[in-house]
Amino acid sequence: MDLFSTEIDKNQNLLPYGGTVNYYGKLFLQHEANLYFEVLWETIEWKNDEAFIMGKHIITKRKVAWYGDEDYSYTYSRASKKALPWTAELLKLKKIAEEKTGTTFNSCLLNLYHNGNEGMAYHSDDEKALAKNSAIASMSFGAERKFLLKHKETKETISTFLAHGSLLVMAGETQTHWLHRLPTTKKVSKPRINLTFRTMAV
Ligand SMILES: O=C(O)CCC(=O)C(=O)O
Ligand SMILES: [Fe+2]
Repeated sequence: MDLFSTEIDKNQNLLPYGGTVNYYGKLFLQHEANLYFEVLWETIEWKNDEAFIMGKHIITKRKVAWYGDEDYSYTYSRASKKALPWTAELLKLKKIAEEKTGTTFNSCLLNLYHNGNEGMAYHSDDEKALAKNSAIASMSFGAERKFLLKHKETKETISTFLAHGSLLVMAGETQTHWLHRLPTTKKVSKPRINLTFRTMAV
C-alpha cells in the first residue's frame, strides 16, 4: 500500500463496523459524466415526491423517479409508486454498476436535487420490499455533495463527498446498523442527480 497516494481505494471499507460502504470514485471521464447528466435530466420522468409524515401530506422540492424490471409497487411513508420500464441509459448504467459490484439489480430510485437547499434526511433503506442485506449502488452526476452515515447506537458519524460520475456502494448489514443522509448546504447552487440501484425482493 502506498501511504502517500491520494488514489481512491475501492476496497477500503468506509465503515469501522456494522456494514460495508465502498467508494469507487469517478467511473467516467468528465465529458461522459456531463452527457449522462444531460440525458437523465431530459429523459427521466421526474416528479415531486409525496409522503405522509406525522399525518401530514408533504410534497418535496426534490424530484424522484423509479424504474425497474417489472412494475413493482413501492410504498413508503404511505405513498405508493409504480416502477417505469428501463430507459436505454439506465440500462447502460445498471450494467456498469453490476460489473463493478459483481451483483445484479432489478430497480433504480432516482433523485434530482435542484441545488444545495434540497437534501435528504437521515434514514436507512431497509424497507421490507428490498431484499435483505442486498447491496445498494449509488451513482452521482452533477454537483458534488457531502454524504453522511451515522451509526444507530454509537452515533459515530462518517462523512464523504460524492463526485460527478462517481459510485458508492452500501452492502452487508449497513442498512440495519447505519442511517445515511444528504445534508443541505448553502455552498452548492448547481443540481445533482443520484441513482440508487436496488434489489427488490420478488
Ligand atoms: O442522494 C443521495 O446520495 C442519497 C439518496 C438516498 O439515500 C436514497 O435515495 O435512499
Ligand atoms: Fe437512502
